Amino acid sequence: EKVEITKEQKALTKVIVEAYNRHQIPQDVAKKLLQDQYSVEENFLLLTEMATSQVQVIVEFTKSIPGFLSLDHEDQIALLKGSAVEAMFLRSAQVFSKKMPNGHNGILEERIRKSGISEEFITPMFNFYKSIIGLHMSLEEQALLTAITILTPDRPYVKDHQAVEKLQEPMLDVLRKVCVLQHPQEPQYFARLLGRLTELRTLTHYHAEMLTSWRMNDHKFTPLLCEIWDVQ
Ligand SMILES: CC(C)c1onc(-c2c(Cl)cccc2Cl)c1COc1ccc2cc(-c3cccc(C(=O)O)c3)sc2c1
Repeated sequence: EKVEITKEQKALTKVIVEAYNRHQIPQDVAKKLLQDQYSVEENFLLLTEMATSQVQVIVEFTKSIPGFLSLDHEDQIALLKGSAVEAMFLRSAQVFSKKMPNGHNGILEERIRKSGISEEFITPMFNFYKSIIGLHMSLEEQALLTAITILTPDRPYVKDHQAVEKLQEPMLDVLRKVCVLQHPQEPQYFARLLGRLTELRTLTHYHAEMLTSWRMNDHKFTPLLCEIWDVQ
């Protein structure tokens, strides 16, 4: 059947894509990845700085999602805490798939592989990255999928599930249509995208264990990361 994106859906997509483009890690922060120390300690510190900057970016992006600031304030916090790691996996995956002009992706991979993360987490992490790269997502799909991940109603401590569903559903509807229009040869593309969200949940579980093992080796995080990840 002919898939039509309505005027409202076009407007919603425009708002989400503009917010996604507007909020990015500042270039001077991203450029730090290129400095030439590659010790485990140095990599951990750099990745901590990247993650801290990325959380700030995600908070600003989330505040631009129509309706988000009208949600219950405690639910706003619960959604951000529950989705931050997944949004950062999506974002760092785009860095790999975008083949950053200044060669970040090779360097970023090397720093992640040598930052004190045990092999049991590195394997699923890079399998996820490979699967995202293989999807060749458009900017609209990346932005909408990030908003959909943040607006997941069944995060821990969310009280008003319905209010979050009401924001997430229109995003899912327009993402489904965007997928059909941008990947006409792949009718299952939308389903594959949603499958990535399921994989993201398992990565969040691994990430909690990564944090524990870093802390056991007395690694310090920034106040913002401690707050969003309930550590220290
Ligand atoms: C505290 C720290 C050690 C940590 O703990 N877990 C993770 C993590 C790891 Cl390993 C993997 C996935 C998710 C998490 Cl959360 C991290 C590092 O997380 C990040 C998070 C976001 C970004 C964005 C980047 C990036 C680079 C260049 C350009 C851009 C750009 O957007 O232009 C972005 S790097 C980067 C590193």
